[in-house]
Amino acid sequence: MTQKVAVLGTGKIGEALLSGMIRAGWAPADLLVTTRRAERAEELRTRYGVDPVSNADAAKQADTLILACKPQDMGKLLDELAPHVTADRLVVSAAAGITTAFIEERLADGTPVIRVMPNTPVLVDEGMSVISAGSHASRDDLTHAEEIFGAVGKTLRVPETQQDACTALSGSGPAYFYYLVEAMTDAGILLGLPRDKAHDLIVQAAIGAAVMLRDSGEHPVKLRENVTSPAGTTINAIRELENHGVRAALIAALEAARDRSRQLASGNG
Ligand SMILES: NC(=O)C1=CN([C@@H]2O[C@H](COP(=O)(O)OP(=O)(O)OC[C@H]3O[C@@H](n4cnc5c(N)ncnc54)[C@H](OP(=O)(O)O)[C@@H]3O)[C@@H](O)[C@H]2O)C=CC1
Ligand SMILES: O=C(O)[C@@H]1CCC=N1
Repeated sequence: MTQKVAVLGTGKIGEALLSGMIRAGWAPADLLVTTRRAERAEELRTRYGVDPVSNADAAKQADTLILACKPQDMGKLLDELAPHVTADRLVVSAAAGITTAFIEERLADGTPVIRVMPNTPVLVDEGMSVISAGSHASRDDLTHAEEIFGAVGKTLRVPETQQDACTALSGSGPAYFYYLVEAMTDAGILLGLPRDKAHDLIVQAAIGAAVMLRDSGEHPVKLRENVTSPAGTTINAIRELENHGVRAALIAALEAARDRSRQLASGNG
């Protein structure tokens, strides 16, 4: 039997996931989207050939409902969905902070709910999606969620208690790397390089470093040591990073992101 999947709240992450599912072979006819604004719905129809529907129709027609609105909009979306979601649907939430219990409380008894934290590299099939089951989700439900998110990158199952930490690490993670690239490009400007060249150099260094981190099997400390020659250039830079407390800043930054994810659990912002 064909399984229909609906993305409810198809903004940045919803569209990234939708495009990945289509790249992975899902037929647009089996995919439904919902949006708040009509012009956004038309944009998605033109771009992907998918059917925009109302939230109520998505709940009636799709077997799997992926909730991808902002955490602050989740209460309202669930109020709209509740009368139409039967317990044979699988509900998957990609919203930061929102717990499976928050969703279960607002839907029919026994509705299976899964919480997922993806990240924007799903756009290039290099996503990281962290998955936790709610109290009614079965092994098959988890496998189904992994099929969907596994089509656009890696997946990892964690206990839900670790979701806020994972949100801070991998959900928000790409933003930290973009921030570093931005800052290092500025450094290139200070050192007298044209912006486009500085950008290209840093991006390629980032790609090379990322592939080595993934494929070499070496610990990051060892990889960094291999770059750091005695009395060389790199150690001078590292000393400045340590002097400026960059490691402590990163630890504090991720702790702040984790804390914000916890705050969002109320759905009130
Ligand atoms: N961006 C990211 O990197 C990641 C985001 N997330 C999570 O994904 C969720 C969405 O984030 P993001 O894509 O960045 O945000 P966006 O604002 O881009 O997308 C949210 C979308 O939901 C729509 N929406 C809101 N309420 C409703 C409703 N009642 N019915 C239908 N559509 C609705 C909005 O419509 P409109 O545009 O008309 O307001 C908007 O298009 C958040 O919960 C976030 O925590 C998770 C991982 C990574
Ligand atoms: O910033 C946010 O709240 C979302 C969740 C993880 C990444 N972006």
